[in-house]
Amino acid sequence: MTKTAKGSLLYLDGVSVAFDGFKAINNLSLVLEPGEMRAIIGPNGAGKTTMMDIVTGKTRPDTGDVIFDGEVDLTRHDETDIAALGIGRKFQKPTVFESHTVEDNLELALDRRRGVFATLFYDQTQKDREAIDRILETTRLTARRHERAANLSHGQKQWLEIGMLLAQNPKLLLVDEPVAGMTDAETEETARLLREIAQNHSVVVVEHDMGFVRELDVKVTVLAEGSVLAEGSLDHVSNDSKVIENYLGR
Ligand SMILES: Nc1ncnc2c1ncn2[C@@H]1O[C@H](COP(=O)(O)OP(=O)(O)OP(=O)(O)O)[C@@H](O)[C@H]1O
Repeated sequence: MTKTAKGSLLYLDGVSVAFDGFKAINNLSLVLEPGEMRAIIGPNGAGKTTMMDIVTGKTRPDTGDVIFDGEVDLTRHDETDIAALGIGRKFQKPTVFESHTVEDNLELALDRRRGVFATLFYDQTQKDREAIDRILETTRLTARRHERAANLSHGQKQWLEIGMLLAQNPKLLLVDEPVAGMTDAETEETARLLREIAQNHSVVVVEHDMGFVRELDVKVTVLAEGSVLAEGSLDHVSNDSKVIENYLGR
C-alpha cells in the first residue's frame, strides 16, 4: 500500500476498470481529505457511477489502489463490509418505505446499524430518540415526523433517505444526483442541508446541476472518459478549456 494515502479519508490512485474491453475508469486518481465535501461533475458516461461502485465494493477495479481512512484497502472488502466500515451511499432514486412514517423509516435505519439480534430485544432508548430528533432537524422533517413517507414531496423523500444514511453514522457519504427532480427551493435547501452535514462527515456529491454545485461552494472534480479532466473551484474548472470542450460547451 502506498504511503501517500496516510492522512486521507479516501484515496484512489491509478484505478482502472474495463467492461468488455471498454475502459469505464481509466487511471483515475483522487484524494479526499477527512471532513471534506467534494462535488464530482462530468458528462454522461464519464464514469461517475462506476467510481462510486468501486468505492462501495460493487465493482472491483482491474488495477489501482482504493484506500479508505488512510489504511483500509477497499478492494479487499465486499459491499457489506464497506458499509460497516462507514461508507454510506444514497442512490439517485429514493428508496424509503412509503407506508411507514418518517420516524419509523429513521428507526429502521438505526436498527440496520444495530443488527437483527439486538433489534429483537430493542426498546427505543433515550439515545436513539435524541439521534432521531437530531436527524429530523437536519433533514427539515421535524414537522413531518408522524407523516407516512408516501405523503412527502419528492425532495422531502430525498432528505429522508439522506437522514436514513445519517442514522448509520457513516464517516463518508456518497450522494448520487440528490437534486434531480427537485424544485428550485428544494434544491437550494439541499445545498444548505449538505453543507451542514459536511460539518461532521465527509461527503462526495455527484451532480449535473451547476447552480446547485455553485451553492455547495466546494472543490470540484471533473471526470471525463474515466479520468480526472480538471480539479479546483467551480470557477477554476469552468474556465478550463478542456472542461469547456468536453462538458460545459456541449
Ligand atoms: N456493468 C457495465 N457493463 C458494461 N458497461 C458499463 C457497465 N457499467 C458502466 N458501463 C459503461 O461505463 C461507462 C461509464 O458509465 P457510468 O455510469 O459510470 O457514467 P456516469 O458518469 O455515471 O454517467 P451518467 O452521468 O449518465 O450517470 C459508460 O460508457 C457505461 O455504458
